[in-house]
Amino acid sequence: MTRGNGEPAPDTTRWSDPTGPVVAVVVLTAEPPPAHRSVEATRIGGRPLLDRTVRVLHAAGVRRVLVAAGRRSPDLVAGLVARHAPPAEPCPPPAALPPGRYLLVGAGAIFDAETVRDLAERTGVRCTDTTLAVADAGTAREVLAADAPDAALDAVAGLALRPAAGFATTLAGDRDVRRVHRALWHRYGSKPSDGLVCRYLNRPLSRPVTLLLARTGVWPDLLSGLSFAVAVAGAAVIGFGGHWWTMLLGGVLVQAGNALDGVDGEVARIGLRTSRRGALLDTILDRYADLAIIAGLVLAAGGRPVDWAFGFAAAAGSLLVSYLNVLVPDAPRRLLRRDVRLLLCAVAAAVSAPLAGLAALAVLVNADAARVFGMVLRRAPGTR
Ligand SMILES: Nc1ccn([C@@H]2O[C@H](COP(=O)(O)OP(=O)(O)O[C@@H]3[C@@H](O)[C@H](O)[C@@H](O)[C@H](O)[C@@H]3O)[C@@H](O)[C@H]2O)c(=O)n1
Ligand SMILES: O=P([O-])([O-])O[C@@H]1[C@@H](O)[C@H](O)[C@@H](O)[C@H](O)[C@@H]1O
Repeated sequence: MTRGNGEPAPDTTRWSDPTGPVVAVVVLTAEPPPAHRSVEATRIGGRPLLDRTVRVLHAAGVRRVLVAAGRRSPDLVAGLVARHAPPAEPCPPPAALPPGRYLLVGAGAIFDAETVRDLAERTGVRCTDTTLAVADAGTAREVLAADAPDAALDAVAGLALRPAAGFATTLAGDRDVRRVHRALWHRYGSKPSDGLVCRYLNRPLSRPVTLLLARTGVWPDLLSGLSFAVAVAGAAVIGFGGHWWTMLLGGVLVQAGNALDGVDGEVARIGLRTSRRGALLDTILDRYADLAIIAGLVLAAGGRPVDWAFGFAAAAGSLLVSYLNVLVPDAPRRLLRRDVRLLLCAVAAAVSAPLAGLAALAVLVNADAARVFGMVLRRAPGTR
């Protein structure tokens, strides 16, 4: 069976097509209505969508990314490729496309690298959740030569596939950003390592802040500094306030800093802007904030030797728990994660029971550290 252009129709029954790496072609959509931003220029997580698309394609291992003008001007593509996208190039005329496999991408498609990898090992398939299709050169030429390439792209014949992994949706214009951010938060907002307090209290608190900030393009590192400042402000109010209401206020600030500490990561993941630098900054500031909060409780308790003794035990145990969470990441029932510890400190302050809070924290974190240490000791020699 052949196509109209004589090329063999894609064999959609073959799941692995040995015809080499796929070349991605991002097809720009129609001109936006007046006073609307084009789909490819709409910011998702603070980054123009075309920039995000090309980054994800490269992250998925696609070596070559072409941008096709569709019904837009070729000059626009040249400007976009030069100004926005990381390594990409204007698509040559359809007839000049060499044989091979092409990943046809609608400019409004939003997806991640897992989705691309899930599709790119096949030919003649298209994603059911967004405009992504892997086709042969003949299909690619037909789509790009069509009067309405984005419409033709949606109609690409082939096996409709819901990718087994990954995320996929389509931006339906620049007024659709809020929905996309909500979908991205749902997929990337939380982390598998989130504790109970984090999952059921802090993430629901940080989500609206993240959705508010996501499209601003605010730097995640700045948000790390902000949550650190709120937590340290809470520690200072607890330590130096001297009244029941300042203790309550300090407790509220500590818990607010606890919840806000998730915003930097959520914004970073939505905007594809996570970094090793940010991860280190986040965890280092958390350690200092933890110590400041414990010091605040010691001062609020009166700063006596017994207060400092429990404070020291609580601080050492908290640092040890964080350290063990990195050294022994597979420890089961990691109960005393930072979300739980900070909530305990916040409640102790709010009810004006700083010494009781310090004593409870000191016992719990050191018991948890001993539990993890004992678990490692019971493991077979030579395993971590
Ligand atoms: N400037 C930054 C900051 C972060 N990242 C990336 O994000 C993760 C951190 O993810 P997240 O901020 O979502 O969660 P975190 O590990 O900070 O854990 C907090 C707890 O500390 C807090 O107590 C709790 O209440 C809160 O809900 C979170 O669980 C980082 O590793 C980086 O990958 C970045 O790139 N740049
Ligand atoms: O919960 P915990 O393990 O004590 O401390 C955590 C660190 O281990 C993690 O690296 C960091 O990203 C979190 O914000 C939190 O600081």
